[in-house]
Amino acid sequence: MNSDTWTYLIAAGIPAALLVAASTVLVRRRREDRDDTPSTGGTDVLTAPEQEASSSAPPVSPSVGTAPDLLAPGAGEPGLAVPEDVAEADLDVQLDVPAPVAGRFTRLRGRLARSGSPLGARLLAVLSRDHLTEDDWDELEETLLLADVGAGPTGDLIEALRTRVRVEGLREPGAVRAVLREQLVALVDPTLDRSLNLAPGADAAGAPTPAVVLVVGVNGTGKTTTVGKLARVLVAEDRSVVLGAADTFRAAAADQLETWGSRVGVPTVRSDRDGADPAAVAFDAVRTGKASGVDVVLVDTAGRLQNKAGLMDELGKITRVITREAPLAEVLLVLDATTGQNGLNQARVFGEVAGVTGIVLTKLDGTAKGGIVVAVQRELGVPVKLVGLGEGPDDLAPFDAETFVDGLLEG
Ligand SMILES: Nc1nc2c(ncn2[C@@H]2O[C@H](COP(=O)(O)OP(=O)(O)OP(=O)(O)O)[C@@H](O)[C@H]2O)c(=O)[nH]1
Repeated sequence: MNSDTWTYLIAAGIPAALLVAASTVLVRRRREDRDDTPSTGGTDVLTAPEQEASSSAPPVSPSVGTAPDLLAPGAGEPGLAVPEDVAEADLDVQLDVPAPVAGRFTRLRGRLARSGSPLGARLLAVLSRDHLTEDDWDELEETLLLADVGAGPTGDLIEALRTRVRVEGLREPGAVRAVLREQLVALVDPTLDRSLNLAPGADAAGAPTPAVVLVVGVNGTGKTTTVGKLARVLVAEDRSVVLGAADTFRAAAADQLETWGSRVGVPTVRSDRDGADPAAVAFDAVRTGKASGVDVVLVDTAGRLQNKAGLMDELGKITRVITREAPLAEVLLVLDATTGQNGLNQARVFGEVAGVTGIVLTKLDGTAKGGIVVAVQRELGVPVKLVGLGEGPDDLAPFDAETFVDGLLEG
């Protein structure tokens, strides 16, 4: 074991040990709540002390109290602050019941078409004209490019449509629509595996580990919100979760995450100090999740895109530290669908730096440029797995090519 590892074990292990006890009870309580409604609720919020990667942390007592002790005001080891109101709130706060996940995209897909001038409607308007001229084909091409589909995929789609229209002599609107739908679905690619990998892992010693999901992306894209919404998705699917607030750059991010978690009884591992080492918090979160036997650990990050080297350093360190404890199951890149080419540039950088395994496209409710789905998949070679379709807590849906295209064509 090298000195780096010891540093993390000492610095992060102490609060983790305390949190493990508490979160084990909380996870168990969550399961009991599910089996035994009506629930007495419980905020199930955990706060961690500062978790700096420093060997100067106070020595830990092996006889640390159990979770109820930790939740009692003023109890616990030095530095482990659990506010009084948390313990009190535990008695009277009702947990949210997240909306079911199945069918969410279908329910929310109307929001795709509502914004701006919908892509599908514009394409259909041109394709339904009698005798398509070269100008019409140019207009189709421009429409696709303006919707951020990207030059390559646009060329492919125009080519495929031209062939079908010529060969089949399409005229009738229903037939035109069917062919457009077919071609758009092919472009979005229904064959990609869009499921989240949430299979448990194993550490170097062969011990079971939770599925660790690292969430990366530029600030403002909706990362923290997405982690919160995703926690609700997982809770709705009966999985136990621990959140890691490794976005230590923005002061309110940890509070925001904790609030999301507390609404569904999911504990958050955090540091109370701005600018704390995000890798130490991520490490703690994974240790806590691992020791308490939860299914999934979701780690939020800051991911400021100050420069590629800085980003590489920060995410590289987080990844290295996490993988000492557990393999990464997913690295999800959160992209704001309204940012067009800028979003694609971000995707490129994160793709190189972070080994992205899936994309979450947020704010699809706020743009007519749904074509970004196609462009970003081509750019990174990884599928869009989830989409954000609003600011509501359950406005995150698993992505599906056919539902998406139907949403575009509904407009
Ligand atoms: N309309 C809409 N708004 C969204 C969606 N997802 C996130 N937002 C909003 O985007 C804003 C930024 O979200 P955050 O989660 O704070 O963004 P972040 O990437 O974590 O930002 P930092 O913590 O600064 O890194 C918030 O106002 C969210 O409500 C979405 O799918 N649709």
